[in-house]
Amino acid sequence: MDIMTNDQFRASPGVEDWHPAGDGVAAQFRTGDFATGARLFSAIADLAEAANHHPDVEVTYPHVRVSLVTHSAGGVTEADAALAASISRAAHQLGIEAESAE
Ligand SMILES: C[C@H](O)[C@H](O)[C@H]1CNC2=NC(N)=NC(=O)C2=N1
Repeated sequence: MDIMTNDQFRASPGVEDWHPAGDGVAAQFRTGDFATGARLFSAIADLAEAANHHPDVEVTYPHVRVSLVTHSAGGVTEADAALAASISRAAHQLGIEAESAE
């Protein structure tokens, strides 16, 4: 799978929550409490398994931080853009908004 440029990634639908981070992209979601973070993580896990494409996820009390890269390509690909959009959609459906990472 071909690596996308940052502009190509930003042109993908539904990735407004996401920003470049190292070789990949990342988003931080303001969950407000750990139980909500666990629910978001569970939704992310289901999406990742369905896509066979897996993010790194950090669950803390107020936030869930997600980073995505296609390990086999060493950069951001369409698989990351698609999963990023589906993670954002799942977060929004849970009433969870993204924030800029501190
Ligand atoms: C064998 C399995 O399909 C591969 O290891 C998949 C699993 N999930 C993956 N996730 C991510 N982020 N990048 C990959 O290259 C990748 N490869």
